[in-house]
Amino acid sequence: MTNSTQGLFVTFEGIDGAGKSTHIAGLADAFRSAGRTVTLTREPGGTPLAEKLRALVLNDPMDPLCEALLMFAARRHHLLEVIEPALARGEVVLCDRFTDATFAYQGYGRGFDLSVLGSLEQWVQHTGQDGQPLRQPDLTVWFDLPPEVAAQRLSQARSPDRFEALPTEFFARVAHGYGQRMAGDPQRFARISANQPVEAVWQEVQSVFRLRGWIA
Ligand SMILES: Nc1ncnc2c1ncn2[C@@H]1O[C@H](COP(=O)(O)OP(=O)(O)O)[C@@H](O)[C@H]1O
Ligand SMILES: Cc1cn([C@H]2C[C@H](O)[C@@H](COP(=O)(O)OP(=O)(O)O)O2)c(=O)[nH]c1=O
Repeated sequence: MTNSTQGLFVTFEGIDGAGKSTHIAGLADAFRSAGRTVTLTREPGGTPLAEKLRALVLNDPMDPLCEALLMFAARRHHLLEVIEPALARGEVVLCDRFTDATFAYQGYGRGFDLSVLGSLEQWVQHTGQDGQPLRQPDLTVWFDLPPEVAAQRLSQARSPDRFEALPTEFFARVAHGYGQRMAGDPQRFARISANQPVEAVWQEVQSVFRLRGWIA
């Protein structure tokens, strides 16, 4: 089981329709059954201000720099107001998307400069005193699904926002971006083969957390 005095920061990533939302609530229940307090949250969003930025960025046309800056502005507020306090209380923070999404979508998807995103990551995720390491997730669960399959699932599920309406080639670049992020920090990532029935994906997700002794 997890050390209940220590905060745990887990993020969930993947292209739109990869299946993240389907499994996050079940994981929250599994952590609660293990005696942990869970903060469930998402990006962009997670605070009233960041949710306003989310509504703008998901609906209003803008250039990739605006997009990236708004994502990081929302993230800074969310990190300081929600994530850091929850971790300081020793809670489990389950966050639907974080900085890997900005690299995958604005960087690899839109073609925005990755080194600028790297600088923004440094600025935004520095939360403590000098010498404190950058805040990064303890684990990032990547739902890897071919873009054509995700598009098929989404077409049956909901009307698209500004990102979900983009063509399959965009999501192929985003998926490649996630692969690159994982290659750059393999210890932090767990890759899930999301192209399986829901129950098989759920088994794979649970095994990632069981292996670490975090859930029963
Ligand atoms: N393994 C699966 N097989 C088939 N459909 C799935 C699977 N997982 C999720 N779905 C469906 O695909 C759609 C997108 O899933 P969702 O969890 O909302 O994805 P995300 O949160 O990653 O965008 C939903 O309609 C969901 O019910
Ligand atoms: C966090 C983040 C999300 N996004 C995009 C990805 C998604 O298309 C969208 C919202 O993500 P998400 O909440 O996963 O959408 P949904 O709940 O509809 O599945 O924002 C970025 O482009 N950059 C980012 O940094």
